[in-house]
Amino acid sequence: MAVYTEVPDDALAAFLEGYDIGRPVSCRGIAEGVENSNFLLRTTRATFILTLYERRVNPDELPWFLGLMQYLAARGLSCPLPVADRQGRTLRTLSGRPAAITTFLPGGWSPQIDVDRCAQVGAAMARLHLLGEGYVAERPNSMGPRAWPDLLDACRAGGEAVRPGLVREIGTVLARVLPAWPGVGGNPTLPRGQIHADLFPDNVFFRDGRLSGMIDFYFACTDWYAYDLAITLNAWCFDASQRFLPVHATAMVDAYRRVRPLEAAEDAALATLATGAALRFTLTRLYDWIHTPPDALVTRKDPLDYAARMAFCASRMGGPFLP
Ligand SMILES: Nc1ncnc2c1ncn2[C@@H]1O[C@H](COP(=O)(O)OP(=O)(O)O)[C@@H](O)[C@H]1O
Ligand SMILES: N[C@@H](CCOP(=O)(O)O)C(=O)O
Repeated sequence: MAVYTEVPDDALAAFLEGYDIGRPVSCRGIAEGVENSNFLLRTTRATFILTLYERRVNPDELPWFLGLMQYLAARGLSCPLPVADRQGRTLRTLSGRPAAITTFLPGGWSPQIDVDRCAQVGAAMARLHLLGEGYVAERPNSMGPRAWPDLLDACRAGGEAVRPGLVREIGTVLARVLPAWPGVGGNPTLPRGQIHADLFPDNVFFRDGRLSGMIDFYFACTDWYAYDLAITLNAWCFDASQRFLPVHATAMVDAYRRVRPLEAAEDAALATLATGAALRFTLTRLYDWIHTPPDALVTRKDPLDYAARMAFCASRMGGPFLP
């Protein structure tokens, strides 16, 4: 469960007076998510999501995230739309935390991952990339390659207890990935723009088997489009035993290509990008595994699942990622 900050009823009522969205009927913490405190807020008018920003979100960057969601929603992407208060502000403060209200997206995430859903996610991601093109403000990827060495250092002491040899294994992959990264040294750069960067199954909603929207844009950033594809391939195209699912992956990439064709350099970089993507989530999961207090109201995610994916992706470096 991810509710880090409680919201007393009187504070909520005072907060909502600043909006024209009706009076509160109920507000309950949502038992999913990792990063922020989320509440399902019902008012006399409609249902909303109330988010209090915690942990990895830099408050100074919140206008960028909220602006991106507004921009994409206005262009037809099904994503949460930040709700403005009576003074036109989408970012407020509640219980001492930065807070925002967004529209509620119907549907729900699907634990069932099949080839068709992978294809739908690939197409939707490509649409997101194209729709984001006019949003010119850039946000560097705070979880990109420059962040990885420090994250690894912060995991050195506790990482060995998670699995002996894990820290060394991550360090070896890191040493291969960093010099191979697009744009580093003489490596070609790739097409770039606004990416979601966390398009995991729990951030994609389906309704009657059709993709109905995507949520959780708080890792979104300006980076290689193909890196988003790599993150999403890793998140969707492995089974519970961490075996790669080539048919799922091919369906996702083919559907992506039909909306936004990939350049040859993007295809060539995919294995490196997938290795970096798996490394990034291995590191953040390992960091959280080590540093989250045992009584925290959050379900930690297993870093070893991602370490296995990282090893697979690294074995593909230097060659094609897809069969
Ligand atoms: N706009 C939304 N519409 C419907 N449900 C939402 C919305 N935003 C968040 N949720 C619900 O809250 C949960 C956690 O949201 P998420 O943004 O993934 O949290 P976190 O940033 O903490 O990881 C989601 O799994 C979903 O159930
Ligand atoms: N998707 C990341 C963790 C971030 O959590 P989310 O609930 O915001 O998607 C992971 O699986 O490690």
